[in-house]
Amino acid sequence: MLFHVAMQVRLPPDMPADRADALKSREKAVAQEIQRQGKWPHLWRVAGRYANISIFDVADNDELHALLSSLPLFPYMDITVTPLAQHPSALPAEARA
Ligand SMILES: O=C(O)CC1=CCC(=O)O1
Repeated sequence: MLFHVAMQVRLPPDMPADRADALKSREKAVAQEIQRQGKWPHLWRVAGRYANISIFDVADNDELHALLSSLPLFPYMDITVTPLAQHPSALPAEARA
């Protein structure tokens, strides 16, 4: 199942810089491991915001929740999940230029 996931990061302004840097470093390692597993095929920065737009490819809602809640920044993110379904006009990837 594919999910569109929007994450807005909201670190407390008074969080010490070394704590924030450690969280971001752990976040990167966990995110890259999930990408290596093929479960996070798109991760894009939203220009001008400390936010990302992602596509997850997972078995079900429970797996998505487990992955999102495993992220070190999870307590500091507002996350909006949109389940994706097939669009009847969408060409298969191999039919596109
Ligand atoms: O910086 C972000 O958008 C939060 C984040 C999610 C995965 C990652 O590596 O950083």
